[in-house]
Amino acid sequence: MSFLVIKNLNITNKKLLLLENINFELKKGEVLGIIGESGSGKSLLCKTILNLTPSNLNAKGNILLEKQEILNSSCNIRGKKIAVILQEAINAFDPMYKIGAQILESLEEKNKKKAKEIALSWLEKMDIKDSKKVFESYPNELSGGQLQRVMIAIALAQDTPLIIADEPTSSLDVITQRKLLEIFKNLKNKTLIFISHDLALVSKLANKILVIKKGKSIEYNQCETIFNNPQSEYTKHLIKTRKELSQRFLSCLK
Ligand SMILES: Nc1ncnc2c1ncn2[C@@H]1O[C@H](COP(=O)(O)OP(=O)(O)OP(=O)(O)O)[C@@H](O)[C@H]1O
Repeated sequence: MSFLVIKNLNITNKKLLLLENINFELKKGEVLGIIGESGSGKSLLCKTILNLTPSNLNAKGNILLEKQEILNSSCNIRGKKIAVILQEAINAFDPMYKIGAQILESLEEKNKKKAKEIALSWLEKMDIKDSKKVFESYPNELSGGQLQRVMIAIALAQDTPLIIADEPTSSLDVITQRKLLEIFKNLKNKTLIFISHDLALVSKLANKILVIKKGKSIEYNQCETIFNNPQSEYTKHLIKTRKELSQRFLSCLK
């Protein structure tokens, strides 16, 4: 049974089509990799699934999560059904509040002691060395990479059935990237949408791949097919040009 279904999704800005006829289906536990050049619409697609479509844009089509329509709906899914990891972690935190308070606020667990234990344990799994000190810090006291790891820890601690990770490794060093890859690979029964320009990483994680170019779905298939037998010229070009850039990361995984 499909866990998430995206059907005929179109996003327009006045008359300009930013996303055109996007379709995909994911079962529980499947990982979708979304690839495409900068500006192709990957983040916009994720924002729309999260019910965060910018107010100047118009989204039409269907987004069914466990058969429930969530597109343009008022249901509160973030942090409950869907956790999110964004590329610009600093924008996700309120500079006025300590990291710990913001983590506890985002968790469903209302027993504060238990919630803190869960949060600290995920911070430690994300290699935050002095997790208790980080818990008491303000966002501006942490580096970009630390904030990114905190954001990932929050998403994992939320324990939602769906995680959307938009360039989650952009501020991470290679060792932490590898750790995150292992954590994601070991997630049981969770569905993951993973956006990355790092095709080596995508190929290690995804079951299915959606290739987007200028808002259009160019190719959607099983991961092996996309990487071993791509059909479109654009996918071939993307894989060829990214392969060299990814070589360094691949050699670290060996
Ligand atoms: N609120 C908005 N109003 C108008 N256009 C927008 C808005 N948000 C995004 N766009 C446009 O939609 C297109 C897709 O943007 P998006 O951020 O989804 O790209 P992306 O594929 O995630 O790029 P990157 O890989 O650089 O993160 C871009 O042309 C962008 O300018």
